[in-house]
Amino acid sequence: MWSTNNSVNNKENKSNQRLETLGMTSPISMASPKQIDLVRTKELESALNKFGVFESAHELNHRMMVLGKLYFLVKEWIKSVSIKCNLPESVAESVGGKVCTFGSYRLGVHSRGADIDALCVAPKHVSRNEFFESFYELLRQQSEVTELRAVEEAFVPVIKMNFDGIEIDMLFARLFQKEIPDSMDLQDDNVLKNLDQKCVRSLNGCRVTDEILRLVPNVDTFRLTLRAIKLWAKKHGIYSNVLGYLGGVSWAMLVARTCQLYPRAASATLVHKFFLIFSKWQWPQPVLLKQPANASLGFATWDPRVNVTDRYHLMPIITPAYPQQNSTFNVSQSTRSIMMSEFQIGLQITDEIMLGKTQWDKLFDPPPFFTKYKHFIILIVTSSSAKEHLEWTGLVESKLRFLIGTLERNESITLAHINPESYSMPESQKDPKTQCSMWFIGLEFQKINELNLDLTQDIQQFTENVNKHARNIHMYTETMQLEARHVRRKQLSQYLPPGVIRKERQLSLTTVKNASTPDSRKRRSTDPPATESANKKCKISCSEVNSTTFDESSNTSSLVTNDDSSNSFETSLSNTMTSSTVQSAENGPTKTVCT
Ligand SMILES: Nc1ncnc2c1ncn2[C@@H]1O[C@H](COP(=O)(O)OP(=O)(O)OP(=O)(O)O)[C@@H](O)[C@H]1O
Ligand SMILES: [Mg+2]
Ligand SMILES: [Mg+2]
Repeated sequence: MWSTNNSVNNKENKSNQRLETLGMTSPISMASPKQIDLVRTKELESALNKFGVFESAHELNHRMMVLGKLYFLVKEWIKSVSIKCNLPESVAESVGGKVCTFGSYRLGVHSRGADIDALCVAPKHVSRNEFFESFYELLRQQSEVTELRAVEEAFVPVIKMNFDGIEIDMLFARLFQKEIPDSMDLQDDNVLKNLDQKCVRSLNGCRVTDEILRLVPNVDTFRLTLRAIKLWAKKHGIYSNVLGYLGGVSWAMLVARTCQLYPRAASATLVHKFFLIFSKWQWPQPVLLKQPANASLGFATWDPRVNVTDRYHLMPIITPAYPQQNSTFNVSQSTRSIMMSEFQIGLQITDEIMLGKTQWDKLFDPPPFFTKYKHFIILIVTSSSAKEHLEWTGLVESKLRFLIGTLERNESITLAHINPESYSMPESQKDPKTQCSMWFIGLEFQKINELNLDLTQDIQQFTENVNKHARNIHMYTETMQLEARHVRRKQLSQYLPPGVIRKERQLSLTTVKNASTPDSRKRRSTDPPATESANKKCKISCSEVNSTTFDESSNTSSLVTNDDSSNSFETSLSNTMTSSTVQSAENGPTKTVCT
């Protein structure tokens, strides 16, 4: 009897030890879920189900089939390149090569319609040029492949395509090895030896994803929690790395950190604790999933002690695989303040949910955007064909954060809020031969009596820069246009489907914090024409300028669950990092950095 108990205890101790060593600190609470937490988790699961978050078995099988075909194509291509390199056929047969997935599909949290991120790993005689030439050509010949485009000059070069209905982002890395067996372990830092930066960056996605999965105490609860947070972030318009919010991997790391701090908690509790932790996080304290390692291979890592630019990152969330990077370098003052407010609101809602006062659906209601601001800049992107439009909108989107940066630097503007959702210009409003999309930026101004603001030059500068870049990469055609208009809230109805603003208004009457229904932002093209002429000069004059701000009232949440009240959050937070204070020569004020 004693020995049985003892062995059970030993097992438990071992598992506790494993849990305790995951992350930079010991957990805040080791409490197991109570019955009510399991009930709330079931409710969460069925709420997510309603939003089509989970794919059916049929859809999952289709993805497997697509990946199988890609794998086959990669093998064939590597063989043919090997023969071109004068390797004997028998050797060409055995050099291998593999396709690894990463991103949300690999994490097991992809929703319907999400892309598959894949990496093609090739032996050393297969060059990157071959990938962008002969492999691209092979893909072009496949009847299932549409929307094929190579983004060779990107920070992480990629071939994008739609393969039989599934979006694919395909990266390339060649290792310094003659053969790539299927069993090759990419987690070993030594695979990075002798590789160029582009290969290291491309390998990073797989290495980071696998490391995240290794660093969470319970993969299933991590997945369900992350699905909930991803849906919430999308519905609340704060899911986009390129626009300065957070992308999939950053959300995954925030959820993983929460899981480390509450290793046994159920997903419902973890969603609640997520908001609790990150509404109080002392940015720019970095979020780390483990002590950064230095494999001494000479690759640049995120380290504010060494790199001055890293000291200016506002919301560092550091990837866990060497060479560790900040995944959120696009975050700006505006996007961070928008996200922080959303964390606060998320906390209030999940407080209510956990108390049974409201349902999970409320967490996924989009907040008001069009009724929140009085002034907007609309960016109108036009081109002449669907193919051109895909490239042109992609380029404009990748540059939009620079316009937000310029607006932020304007002393009269306190907030420039970019809505990541782009809307189609109403059919009746545009030349039927053109494709036309719009992005909306909500503006908040200093509280002053009179405001005369001329943004014409800033916007002109932005459009010129985007056009110049398009010319430099040989994308530009005469039919690609980019225009900015300043509109007041009352003019929005000329650009948006009538339902959008009406729904926001109706819902804001019933609740202060959530003001539109989940489908209110869908694109429609049955809108009335915009009758007023465009405000080509972006001059804003007004006498009453400011609009609503978020309610930042304090919450009543408890950070520590029942059994573990001795481990206070403050202790945990200060333990999360050993921090030191350094003086930044550039701007004077002190900054807290990772040591
Ligand atoms: N800013 C970044 N920093 C580091 N890695 C990144 C960054 N953006 C993308 N990646 C890598 O590329 C992967 C795929 O990116 P992607 O934008 O497809 O997001 P995702 O996590 O797959 O979520 P989604 O479901 O939106 O596709 C990420 O999981 C990550 O490994
Ligand atoms: Mg993805
Ligand atoms: Mg992707």
